[in-house]
Amino acid sequence: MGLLVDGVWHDQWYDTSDSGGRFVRSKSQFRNWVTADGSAGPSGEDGFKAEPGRYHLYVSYACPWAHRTLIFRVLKKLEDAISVSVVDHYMGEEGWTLYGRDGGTGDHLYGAQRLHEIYTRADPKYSGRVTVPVLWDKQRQTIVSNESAEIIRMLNSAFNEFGDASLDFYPEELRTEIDELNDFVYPNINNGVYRAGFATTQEAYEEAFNQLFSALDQIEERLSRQRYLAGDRLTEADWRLFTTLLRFDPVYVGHFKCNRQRIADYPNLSNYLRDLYQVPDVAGTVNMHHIKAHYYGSHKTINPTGIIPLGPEIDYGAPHDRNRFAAKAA
Ligand SMILES: N[C@@H](CCC(=O)N[C@@H](CS)C(=O)NCC(=O)O)C(=O)O
Repeated sequence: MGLLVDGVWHDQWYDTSDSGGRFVRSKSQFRNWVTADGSAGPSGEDGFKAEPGRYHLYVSYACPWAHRTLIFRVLKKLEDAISVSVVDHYMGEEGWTLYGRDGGTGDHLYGAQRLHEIYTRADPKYSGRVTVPVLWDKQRQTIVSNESAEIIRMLNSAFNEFGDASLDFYPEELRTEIDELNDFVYPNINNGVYRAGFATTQEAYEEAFNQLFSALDQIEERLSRQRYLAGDRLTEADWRLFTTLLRFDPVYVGHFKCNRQRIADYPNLSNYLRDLYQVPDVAGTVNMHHIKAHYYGSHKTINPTGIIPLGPEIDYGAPHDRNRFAAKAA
C-alpha cells in the first residue's frame, strides 16, 4: 500500500504517529458530479452529463466503499450503461493492481496494471492515496469522483433515463433523516471498524471499539421497531450499513479485533443483514473470497503471515424474520 506524491508512487503504510495511534481516513479529492443535464452538481465543475457507455467504475470486491457503488449499479439497472473493472484482491507495494488475477478483471480501458496509473492519467501531479471506487469519464479521460458516498447519489438520480427510474434510495422527504443516520453510522461503524483495526495504541483501539459497539447496540434497538433504518422504506442509509455488516463476522471480528460480539449474536441486525442480502441481484455483488483474501492477505502489519482463516461458515441466504414489519417500495 502506498500513495502518490506529485504523481510519483511511494510505498508507505498509514502514518498514525501524529494522531496518538489513531487511523484518520484522508478526504477524497476528485469531487465532480455526473448529472442528468451536465450541470455542476453540489461540488466541482460542469460538463459531466449522464450518457450510456460514457462512464466506467474501478472497484474492488473487497472494499466496502466500492461495494456500495456495485450495489447501486445493479439495483438501478445500470449494468449496460456503466462498465466496470475489478482490481485484484491483493493490495501490496504497488497498491491496487489490475493484473487480472483470481477474479480481478484487469483494466478494460487502458490495460493499466496499477490503479495509480489511472490517477496520474487524470492528474499527472496527483498527490494522495489511490483508493477505490473511481468513477471514470471515458470521454474526457479523467476521474469524475473517487468518493463513494457521492458516486451512489449520482447512480441513484443522474442516470434515470437509462436505468430504473422508479427506484429512489434518497427520497426528498427522508433526506434529513438519511443524512443524520449516515452521520452516525459512518464514523462509528463504517469507519469505526477501521479505526479499531488500524489503531496502533491500546487507547485508540479501545476508543474505537467502544464507540463501534455502542453504535451497533443503538442500531439493534432501532431495528427491533422497524424494518429499515429510516422506517419502512429501504434507503441509501441501509446500503451504506450493509457493506460493513456483511464483512463483520468474516473479517472485522478477527482481523480488526471487533470481537465484543458478532453480528450473528444480534437478533435484529443479523436478520436485517440477511434481508438486505436477499434483495434481488445484491448477492451477485458479493465476493467473499476477495473480501477475506484482501484483508487477511494485504494488511501485513496486522496479519504478517497472510494466513486466511477458513471460517466462519455463514449462510446469508437463510430465512429471516423481517417480514414481520411493513415495507414500502424504495
Ligand atoms: N472515502 C472513500 C474511501 C475509499 C477507500 O478508502 N477505499 C480503500 C479500500 S476499502 C482504499 O482504496 N484504500 C487504499 C489506500 O488507502 O491506500 C470512499 O468512500 O470512496
